[in-house]
Amino acid sequence: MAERGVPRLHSLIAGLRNGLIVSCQALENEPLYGSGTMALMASAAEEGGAVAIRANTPQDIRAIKRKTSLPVIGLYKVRYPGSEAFITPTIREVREIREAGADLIAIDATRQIRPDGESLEAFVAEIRLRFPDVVLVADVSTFEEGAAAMEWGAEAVSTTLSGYTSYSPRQEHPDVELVSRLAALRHAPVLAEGRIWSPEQCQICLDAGAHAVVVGTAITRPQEITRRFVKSIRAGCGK
Ligand SMILES: CC(=O)N[C@H](C=O)[C@@H](O)[C@H](O)[C@H](O)COP(=O)(O)O
Repeated sequence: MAERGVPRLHSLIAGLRNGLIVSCQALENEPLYGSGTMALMASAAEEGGAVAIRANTPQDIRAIKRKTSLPVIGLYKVRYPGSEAFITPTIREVREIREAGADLIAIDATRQIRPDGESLEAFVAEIRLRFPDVVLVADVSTFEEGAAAMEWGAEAVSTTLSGYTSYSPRQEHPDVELVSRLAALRHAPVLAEGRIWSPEQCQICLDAGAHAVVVGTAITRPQEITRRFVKSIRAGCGK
């Protein structure tokens, strides 16, 4: 642990406690695509009291680090042929987002197929060898993956991919049960992430033992927020 800078790690993780992490992401096909926009989103999140930002791509991370003083959980979504894992799937993406200034790095820690058939264990070993100071967030989809991530030493585990692998339960709501089971292991901080749409759901996740909550779409994807309003109005819920 010493080589990872224990005091820095502790203050980084402690600073997230019971807080809201806002995921500011827009892919190329989304209306708000662009690093400038994501930096403005992050700035608004900071003004609103977010404790950290989760961001995709080196460009966005750089822009956000310039505009805010918040820690950034960086990731880099890249889809390699034949690979199911797409969140920071290889050492190349780890290097790039590290150089861009990510304070924590989120990786796919599921048992999905990885680029070139590399095992998760080999990938993590390479990260630790090349970048001993890196603080890793393991994005998982099941209890087994989360428990395994705690065993291999992930500094935090996030429920990001629950509902997004072929073998995890599809749900409309956040996977509170997964949060609760992983938190009960008391081995590494658990971030509740995925489909959180309300402050009440945030509280439920924190009560279930989450160290912090990550909210993306409900805050930073206005097209989806609009869609929910429209759907609700069309269903006559406004009457
Ligand atoms: C599955 C996947 O690719 N999740 C991504 C991970 O970084 C993001 O697209 C999500 O927005 C993020 O996890 C936050 O979740 P939600 O937007 O549901 O609050």
